[in-house]
Amino acid sequence: MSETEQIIRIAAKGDGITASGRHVRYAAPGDTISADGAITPGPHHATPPCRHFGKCGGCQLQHCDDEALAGFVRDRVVNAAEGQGLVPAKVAAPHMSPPNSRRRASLRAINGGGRAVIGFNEGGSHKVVDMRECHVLRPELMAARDTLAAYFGKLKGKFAIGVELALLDQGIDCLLSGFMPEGLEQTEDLLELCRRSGFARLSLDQGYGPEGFWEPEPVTITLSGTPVACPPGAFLQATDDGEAALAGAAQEWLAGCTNVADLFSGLGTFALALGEGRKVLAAEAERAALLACRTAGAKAGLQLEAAHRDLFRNPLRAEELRGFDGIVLDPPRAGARTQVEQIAASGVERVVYISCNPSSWARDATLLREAGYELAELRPVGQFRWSIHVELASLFVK
Ligand SMILES: C[S@@+](CC[C@H](N)C(=O)[O-])C[C@H]1O[C@@H](n2cnc3c(N)ncnc32)[C@H](O)[C@@H]1O
Repeated sequence: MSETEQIIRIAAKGDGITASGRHVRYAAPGDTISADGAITPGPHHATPPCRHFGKCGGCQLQHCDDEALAGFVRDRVVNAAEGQGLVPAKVAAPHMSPPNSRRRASLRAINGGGRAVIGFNEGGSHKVVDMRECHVLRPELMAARDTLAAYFGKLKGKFAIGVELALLDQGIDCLLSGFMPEGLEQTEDLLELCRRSGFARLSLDQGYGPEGFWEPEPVTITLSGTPVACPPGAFLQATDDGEAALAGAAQEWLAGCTNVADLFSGLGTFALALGEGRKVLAAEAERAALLACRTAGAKAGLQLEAAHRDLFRNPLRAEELRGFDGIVLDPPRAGARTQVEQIAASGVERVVYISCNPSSWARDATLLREAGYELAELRPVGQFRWSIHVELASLFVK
C-alpha cells in the first residue's frame, strides 16, 4: 500500500474507498488517507451540520458535500445495474431531496436517567439518540418529537415506545406502539397534548393494530391533487419532492398508455398520478390502503379499479397482464421476483419499475432483460438525504 491514498468513491454501506480497496469511515471522495488512517479532507469533504452525526443511525454521509452525495446516489444505482450486466440507454441526473424535507419518521422513546429520550436508533444499535436537532426531518416532526418528549418525561417506570410520525394534510399523525395512558390523569394529559399541539391524529397500538385515540376530523394525504384517507402507519414516499419525482417519471413514461396496472399500489401514489384519460388497475395487499385508494379514485371520477391481492403469493399472471399497455410497480425492499417473472412473460410494452433497493431491483431487472426488454432510462432518487438508502425510477421497453 502506498504512503497516502485518495478516496475515489463511497461504497454502498457509506465507507469511503481507495483505489486499493481500503475502506475508511467518514471519508469523502477526494480525501487523502495516510498510512495510519488519518483523513485529510479534500474538496468534497463537508462539515456535518448535525451534532448527532456519527452516533445517530439516521445519517451516514453528512461529511459529504452535495456533489459527492449526488455522485453516491448515481453510482449506487448505476453500479447495481452494471453488476447484473444491465446497460441503461440513459441515466438522468439524480433527484436529491433538500434538508428538512422528510415527512415521515420511525423514532423510539425510552427512559434514560429519569427522563424520556426520543430519537432515531443509534447506528447498528438498539440505543436511542436523544435527538435535540435533526436536519432531515420537517420542522413539524421535530416539534412533535419535543412535545412527546415532555409528555413521556412525566411517566414513571421503564418504557420503550415506538413513535411513528407523519405529516398529513391536517397536521401531525402520530402512532405510538407499546404505550397506553394509565388512569384519568395520563389520558387527559395526552388529550390536552393533542389539542394544544394541533395533532391531526394520535393512534395507539398495543400489539393488536392501531386504535384511534384522537382524530377531530378524518385525516387525508393529498396525492397528485386528490385527498386520500390515510390509515395509521400507511406507506408514504419519504418527501413531497421525492414523491413528485417518482410520480412524474411514471406520468411521463406512461403518457401514451390507456390501460395501466399499478402493482404494490399502496394509497395510490402512482395510480392517482396517472389520473384521467386511462384505465388504471391498482393492486395491493394492505386492505385499508387499497380501500382508501379505491374511494379516492371514485371521488375524483377516475377509471380506477382496485384489487386486493398478495402479489408475492398470487402475482398478476402474464395472461391477466396482457390487456395492459403499461405497468408501474413499486414493491417493498425485497423486490418482486415472482411478479416480475409474470411481467417478463406478458410482453407488456412499457414497464416502469420504481424501487427503494437497487440490489433487488437489479436482480429482478435481469428477468426483464432476458425476456427482451431494454432499460431505456434510469433515474436515481435520493429521498433519504445523507443516508445510504437510495431509490430509483426505471423504464423498461419491449
Ligand atoms: C414501497 S411501498 C409502495 C406503495 C405505493 N406505490 C406508493 O408509492 O405510495 C410497497 C407497497 O407494497 C405493499 N405490499 C407489500 N407486500 C405486498 C404483497 N405481498 N402483495 C401486494 N402488496 C404488497 C405494501 O403494503 C406497500 O403499500
